[in-house]
Amino acid sequence: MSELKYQAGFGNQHSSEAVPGALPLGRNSPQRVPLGLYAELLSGAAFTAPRVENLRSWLYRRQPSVVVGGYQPLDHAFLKTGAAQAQLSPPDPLRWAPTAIPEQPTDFVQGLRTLVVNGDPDAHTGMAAHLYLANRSMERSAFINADGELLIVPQQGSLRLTTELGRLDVRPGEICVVPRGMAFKVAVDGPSRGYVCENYGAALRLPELGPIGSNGLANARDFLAPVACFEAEPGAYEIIKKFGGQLWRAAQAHSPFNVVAWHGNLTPYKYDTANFMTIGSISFDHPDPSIFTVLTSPSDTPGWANVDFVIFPPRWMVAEDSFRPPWYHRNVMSEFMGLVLGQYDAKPEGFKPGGASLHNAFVPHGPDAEAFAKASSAELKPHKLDNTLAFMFETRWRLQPTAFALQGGSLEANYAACWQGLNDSFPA
Ligand SMILES: O=C(O)Cc1cc(O)ccc1O
Ligand SMILES: [Fe+2]
Repeated sequence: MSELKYQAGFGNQHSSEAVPGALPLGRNSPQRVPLGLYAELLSGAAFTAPRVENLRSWLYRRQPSVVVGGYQPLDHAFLKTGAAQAQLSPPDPLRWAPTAIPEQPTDFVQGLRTLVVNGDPDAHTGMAAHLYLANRSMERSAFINADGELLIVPQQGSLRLTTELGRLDVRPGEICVVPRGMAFKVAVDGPSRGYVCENYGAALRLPELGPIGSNGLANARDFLAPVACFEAEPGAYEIIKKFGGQLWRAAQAHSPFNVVAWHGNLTPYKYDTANFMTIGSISFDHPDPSIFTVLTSPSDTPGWANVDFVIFPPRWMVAEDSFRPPWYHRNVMSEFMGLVLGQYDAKPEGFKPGGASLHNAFVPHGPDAEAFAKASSAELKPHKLDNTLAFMFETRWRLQPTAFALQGGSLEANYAACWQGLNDSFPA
């Protein structure tokens, strides 16, 4: 596949045209758009949202999105939405082994498997964590999620996303975000697995940096938006829409990827986690993991995120007289974790790439007995944690597992046993 072009910068007012002269200049909606195109506004924020949070793009397309047939419900046994469609969560730590990619033909949408959910998309609160398991590209089929924005974290296999605004290639180690309401399809290059955070709340953005200053963590210039690109082949399309916790399907006589030019700041984007500038302790103690926040979706209580996307990338550990892995803790926030590659320092053996864990509100967790023993006796010389990428979707609302999560076959029977070796060493 040819190398794609991108436009750099988080939240920029980008503009792009696939055909010279297609983009109107000086106004958004001229009486006649060049080349017979239709102007269409896609609003990802209320018109009156504050300027810094306002998200919208103008699309210039061969036919407007309203040219589509009627929608019929489409069943999906494993895709769940909001707390209402989940099960009661036991207050135990939960962990899932990697789920196998099916043998039968499965595309990205068919391969979605919801593990945990909270909130309610109609209240613009909460999130879902899904796995995707796919071995087939979406060809003449497009997906639109009206319930939430999608943060995609590939774990195995590279994806090519075709979106209304252009294409993105995303491989393990990179992530991408598709705005709520934007049509896209996913092509795979073989058996593919990864994680998806469906964010029902405020759009993801870069976290504030406070005393860190004006640089660091995920730098804005490393976020890449696509350039305009449209499909010229005639022929019908299936449009699948997630709308109110239900999939719907409609037929359309033409490709929805018919945008010849666009401008605006509501765009899909990708980010290579290798560009994340990590900050850590250069004296003592293990800092809070918020130093690894890539993107955050705030709730209406300052600091209490609807979702934080946090990564644990390769980094140096140098702290003196310190227990270097995460501390034992209980957290009002709920922590869903995945592993893209390598080992996670708190669970070096038990947590596998493609697996997942849930440490819900106030559920105690921390390094397993093996990690504790190693870290409490290791020589504290500078040590590089390398070939590793774990991540966390952290949310202020308790996450509830789905029936698939509890009964789908990947749930570990006795995850909590990994802490049973933490003996009482107090001198009697
Ligand atoms: O539970 C976890 O493994 C995630 C985590 C990592 C860390 O470095 C500190 C706290 C925390 O919750
Ligand atoms: Fe934790």
